[in-house]
Amino acid sequence: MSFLLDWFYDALALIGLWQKEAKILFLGLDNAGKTTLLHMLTQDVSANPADRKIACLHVMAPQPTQHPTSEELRIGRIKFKVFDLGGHQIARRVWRDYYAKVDAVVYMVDAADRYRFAESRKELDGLLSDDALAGVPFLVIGNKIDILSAAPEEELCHCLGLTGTGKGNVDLRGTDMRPIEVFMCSVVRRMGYGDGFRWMSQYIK
Ligand SMILES: Nc1nc2c(ncn2[C@@H]2O[C@H](COP(=O)(O)OP(=O)(O)OP(=O)(O)O)[C@@H](O)[C@H]2O)c(=O)[nH]1
Ligand SMILES: [Mg+2]
Repeated sequence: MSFLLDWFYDALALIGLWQKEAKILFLGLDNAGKTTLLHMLTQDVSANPADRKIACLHVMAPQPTQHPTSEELRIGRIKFKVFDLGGHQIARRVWRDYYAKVDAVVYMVDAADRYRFAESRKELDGLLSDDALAGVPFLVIGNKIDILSAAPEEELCHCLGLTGTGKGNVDLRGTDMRPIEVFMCSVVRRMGYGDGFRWMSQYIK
């Protein structure tokens, strides 16, 4: 079935329809799961299903990201160039260098690490108030819900000071509201992030 979809999107791309290109930043504190998500997405959208490595179905433990990396992937009709930036204190200093022409930000939070919610909120507030990112859609991912003690969506939203923008059911056209929404997920269980990316895709012009 998925090869039919691939063929369909390839055909549309060939005739120049339905093709968008987007620059996406993966931001968030260290240990949130950004690199793990990027690996999963790379596997999920691999053009040839035979290339999907069984190894990636297992829980991966990547090293903390020291240097920004980027990957190109395609989800539906959108080609993404994703930049995975390290989340530890020193790595955060280079986030600003990547703000130019960003189409969306994926901001990841470890939902099981309540001790760091305040720190995560501070960084998120900094991004949301940065003029260079004004109006840019934010997909906030509450990751690691496979951990029993992880905060539920309402608690995470409260701690991050977010109220959401209607999960795509609210028409934001003609308003000055920035699309921002929280989606809970478990990257290692491949749960939840697909809905988040579908939500985000509709706001990429
Ligand atoms: N339980 C659980 N662990 C996860 C999940 N996603 C990622 N992890 C783990 O969280 C740890 C950090 O993941 P990374 O992807 O390296 O985090 P990062 O956000 O890229 O961190 P930096 O590169 O330091 O900014 C790793 O041990 C992952 O295996 C998840 O959905 N559930
Ligand atoms: Mg990383």
